[in-house]
Amino acid sequence: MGYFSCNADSAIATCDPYNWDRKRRKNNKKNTNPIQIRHFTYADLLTATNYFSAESFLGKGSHGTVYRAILDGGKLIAAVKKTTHHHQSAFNSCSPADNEIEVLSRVQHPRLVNLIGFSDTDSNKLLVVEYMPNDSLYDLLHSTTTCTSPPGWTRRVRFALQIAKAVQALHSSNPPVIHRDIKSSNVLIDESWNARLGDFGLALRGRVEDVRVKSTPPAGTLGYLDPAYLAPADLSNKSDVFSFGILLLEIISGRNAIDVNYSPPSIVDWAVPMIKRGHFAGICDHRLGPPVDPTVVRNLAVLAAKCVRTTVEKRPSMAEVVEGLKFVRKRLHAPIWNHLRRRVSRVQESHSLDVEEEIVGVTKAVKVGNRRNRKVLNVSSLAYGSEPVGSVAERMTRSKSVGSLGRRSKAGLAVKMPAVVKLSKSRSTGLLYSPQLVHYKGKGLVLEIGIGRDADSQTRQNDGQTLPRLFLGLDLESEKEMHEKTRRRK
Ligand SMILES: Nc1ncnc2c1ncn2[C@@H]1O[C@H](COP(=O)(O)OP(=O)(O)OP(=O)(O)O)[C@@H](O)[C@H]1O
Repeated sequence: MGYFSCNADSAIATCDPYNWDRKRRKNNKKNTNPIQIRHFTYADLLTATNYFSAESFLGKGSHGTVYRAILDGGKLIAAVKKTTHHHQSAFNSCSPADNEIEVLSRVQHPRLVNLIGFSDTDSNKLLVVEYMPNDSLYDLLHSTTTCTSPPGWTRRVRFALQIAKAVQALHSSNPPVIHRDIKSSNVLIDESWNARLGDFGLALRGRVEDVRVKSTPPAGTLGYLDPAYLAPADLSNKSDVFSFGILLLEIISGRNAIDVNYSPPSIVDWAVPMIKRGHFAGICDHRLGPPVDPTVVRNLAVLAAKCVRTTVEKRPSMAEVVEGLKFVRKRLHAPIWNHLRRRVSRVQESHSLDVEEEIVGVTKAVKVGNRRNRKVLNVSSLAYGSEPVGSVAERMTRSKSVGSLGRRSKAGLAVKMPAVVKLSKSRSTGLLYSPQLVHYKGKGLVLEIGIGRDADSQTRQNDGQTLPRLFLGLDLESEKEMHEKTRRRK
């Protein structure tokens, strides 16, 4: 590429095809701050890595070896990637190292393994990137050493969201960057235990209609590679979404993308049928205890299944994936609601699950509320974090009447209101839209929620025990009477 012979910034600017177009260059200059990329001499890096000693060795990838480097008199610890040969293809004049420099010198983000600088010699191209001291996500998920326990659900959701944000940042940069090699071994963990996306050797910067993007042959890692990406023209952001979906399935299950110890060995063929059947426990990492809130796994699994859909157009964008994961994170951090939801989801398990509908993205309109307030809830817009339409938990989540429960009863359930809840019609119609009763059996209490008057007995039989019964009801009839009385009084 010929840009190593002069100053890094101007050289990269010259070789970037985006700078060949004057109009674009003008616009780009307005929007971006130049990223300061340092140029190191080979001697600097030799000293910094103690002559690429075994003690500095961090790992080996398909394009070279990585060493730990101590720079700036000990003030900066970095990782030096040493590529042993200029791996160039007939289609792409860039080696992976050139490519990584080209992409990372234009995109920086806190969730990426950012470029610090580079150095080149006749035989070696050296990349200096941020040092990640806590291994890769692959190591964390698949490590067999007993001293490290696998990450818990909170950490897994956090990692998934951080990676999703990194990919979203790439897709929304100008011009967009498609990573093409999203996988757990390319996710490194920094000193604050944040996930960072690295290895931009295969990344493509440009729009899908650009000649360079259109003429670059498909590439990626088997098991993560989008099956719809068969020719250069098939490339889109959604190929990254597919790979992210595989990574998400790996995060949930703790199994490899391709693993012959499982039947079927492909994670998609193994997980998606179970997700469609609503058998979420089947895909959970068996080394972890049951998740705090089973709906967390359900939402993660449905989101992953959407990302790996065969039809490219039906896959969500990375921005939607980020929103979905933020929703899951919220559920993880809602302790009181989780308590109730956990109980309700047990009831829900007895209902047939229709997750298939959610995954194939059938758009089903559910009309809620009166004519003026009618909300049309689109199943696909509820997608992340929603329960299957009509499921008990969905109704519970939306129920403001349950949300008004405040204090804790002896039975450990928050209770503050009389047995029949008076709600104004406009608030309630969108909440409980089925007269069907929702039952909850707590330790010392049976809670029933439904529409109608409470004319039932105040106890319930549960496993041979007589338990006090609490009925939270939306009594539309008494509501009507009340309105009538007020009107007459006026
Ligand atoms: N910035 C870094 N900080 C610390 N260790 C790193 C860093 N980058 C890479 N490593 C280590 O070096 C190993 C090799 O990394 P590299 O990116 O070259 O290959 P890979 O991603 O493992 O495989 P492939 O090249 O096939 O994608 C990694 O597994 C990791 O352990």
